[in-house]
Amino acid sequence: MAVVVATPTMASTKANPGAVPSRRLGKEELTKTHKAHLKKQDNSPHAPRAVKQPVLSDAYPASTKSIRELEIIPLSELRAETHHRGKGIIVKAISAPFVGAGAVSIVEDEFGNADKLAIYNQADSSILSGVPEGCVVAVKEPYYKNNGAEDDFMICVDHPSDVILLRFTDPIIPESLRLGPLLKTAEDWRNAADRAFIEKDFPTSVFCYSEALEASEDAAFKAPIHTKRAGVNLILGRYDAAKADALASRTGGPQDWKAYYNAGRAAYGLCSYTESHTLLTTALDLNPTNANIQKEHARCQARLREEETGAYDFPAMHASLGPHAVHLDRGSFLRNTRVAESAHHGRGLFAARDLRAGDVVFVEKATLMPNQYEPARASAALYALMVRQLCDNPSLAGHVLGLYDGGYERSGEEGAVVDGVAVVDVFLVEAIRTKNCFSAPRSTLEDTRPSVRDGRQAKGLWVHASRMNHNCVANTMRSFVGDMLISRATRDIKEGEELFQQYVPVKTMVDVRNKQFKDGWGFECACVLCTAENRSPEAMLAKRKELLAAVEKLCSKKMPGRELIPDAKIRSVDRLAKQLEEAHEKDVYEGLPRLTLIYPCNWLVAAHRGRKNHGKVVKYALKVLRNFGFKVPDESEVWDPREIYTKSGNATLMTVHVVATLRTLAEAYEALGHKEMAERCAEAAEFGYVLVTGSKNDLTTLDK
Ligand SMILES: C[S@@+](CC[C@H](N)C(=O)[O-])C[C@H]1O[C@@H](n2cnc3c(N)ncnc32)[C@H](O)[C@@H]1O
Repeated sequence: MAVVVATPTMASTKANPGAVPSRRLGKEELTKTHKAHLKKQDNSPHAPRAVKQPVLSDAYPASTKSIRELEIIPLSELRAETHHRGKGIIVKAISAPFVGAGAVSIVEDEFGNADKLAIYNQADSSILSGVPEGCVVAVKEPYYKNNGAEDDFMICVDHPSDVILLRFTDPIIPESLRLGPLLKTAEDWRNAADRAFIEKDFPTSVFCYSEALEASEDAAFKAPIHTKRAGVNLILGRYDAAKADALASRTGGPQDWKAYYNAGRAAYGLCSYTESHTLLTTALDLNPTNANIQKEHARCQARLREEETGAYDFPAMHASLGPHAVHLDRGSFLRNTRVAESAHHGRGLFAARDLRAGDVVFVEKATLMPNQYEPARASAALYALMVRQLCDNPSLAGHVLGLYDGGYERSGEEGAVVDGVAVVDVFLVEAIRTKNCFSAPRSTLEDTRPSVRDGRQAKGLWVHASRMNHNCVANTMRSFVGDMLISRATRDIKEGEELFQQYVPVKTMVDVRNKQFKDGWGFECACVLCTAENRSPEAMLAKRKELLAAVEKLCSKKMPGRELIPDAKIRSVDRLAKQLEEAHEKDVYEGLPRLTLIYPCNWLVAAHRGRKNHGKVVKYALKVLRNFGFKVPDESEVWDPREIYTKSGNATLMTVHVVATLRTLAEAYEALGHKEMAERCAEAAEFGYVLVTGSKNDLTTLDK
């Protein structure tokens, strides 16, 4: 589904909040305008579907009551800009839906009052994503919103669980709205469902199969309908329902292999591979020669092996990526880690065994990640997917709703099933999204190519990785292959140590980066680097800012290429770099990164490289490594660059620039005739590239 972001409509100033409007549009006017809108509707199946992303400051809770507990009121009693707590409405759609950011229908109550009903955040898999004319719905605790003009109002439903499609025979439907069942017999309903299936109208097919099941008491009639509904639910990705249907279709006979097979596929869709394996094994016992079961069974075993061993064929994973292939069929390897209370905040992730620098910490398949890499659409697409999955697969709620929500006030009923649907609070979903999602390039490896740094990133949710707290000098590093997140240790880690990641590449200045953390995640970082830098007086910070700005101005914020940089300019930058170095107090920065010095030193490396001054390249490249927090010797000492990951202490900052610097060092040592040093640096660069990209890859990618 293509997604565009809709701007939330603003509350009007014209309505008298809390009052029953003195004038509102009548049925005829509403219907006429609606018909005009319907004519303009883009009905092409690939028309981009807008998403109304919630604004957290407008948050209100989802209804947790059953419609049967609420006082049913007529439309004429709705009050402007009011959440009608304790109340509900029951209305019939008297128009086709206009589908935009939501689905708007003209509805009528039992007294003949008409109004507009806008339903947002329904998944395409739900019949409520466009209520068919004639259907009767209940809206729980509705909000009545003014649309700008004095007499223009709309019932606005943000939480998907606040609206319920009522079965035609539901006794709660008032007499005058009741048509009686449109189709009389269970067979009629089944036939209608079959027809809807053939027309690929899967939500309607599920609805009609459900009516057929309700209309029959005959187990022999019902079993194949459960099988059919399981099949449709599998297509819709409603795996919880598909599994329940598949298991309900069992008759106790040898044909039950199909029930276990479908249930196994549904469990696979939920990434519950152990359960899927058990179900598929039963299917295979009942039908050992069936090739489809054998194939699914083998696939499931492969996932379990990945979960168990963490052995992945990374080159094959990279090779399988394509514009429409970003969701990789792989299991998650999480056993090196465990979730526990953190001294920093809430829960965190901890090492479950000793890890060496470079080891895989964990590999996690995205819980949810849309294939949407357009920056302007990525957030809305993830939000929409989260809502859809929580509605369609309530068993996911346990994982997703357990995540940190930034202090959102919960009712405690989110995820509970009321009136047959899971309570989904869209503001809570958005709060969780903002605090826990990651940006992911389609491939971090590809992203290290200078030629393809285009900023295209999807947003996704990896619930295990989300448990990790932030640290500017983190001991792990993440990378992506499609929707797989690979976390590797940047240094040796002891069992029981808390694992940290950088939430975003850290900004150079301590105050700037902490403002970013505060605004985005509501915390101030207390890592060794931030703690130390916060001890440095403000005047020194100001001095460092001033000097860095002077270097950036002198160099126009660019890096030298292969061109010859004039001596005078190099001397000027060198002078400023020295002053900047002096502006880093020894007692503050001992053993810590000096982020302000990285740009000037990198610039000097490039400038001297252009002049083929290899000795100077070595000198400044060592400084770059030092400024990333790595332990490097004085120029003259013999050292082993391969040990920088294991012997540099606990405050190193790993990035692709470290890899690039090690390569440049290797090249300079080679030119100076220091073969062994060149080899060691090249090896250290290769090792670093594994941390950065997640797997062993050819370093020449960095040149392309
Ligand atoms: C994705 S959650 C991390 C897991 C979280 N600790 C939990 O209990 O689920 C992100 C939130 O953790 C907190 N957090 C992360 N790193 C932190 C740190 N270094 N210091 C304090 N709070 C931190 C912030 O409140 C942030 O919004």
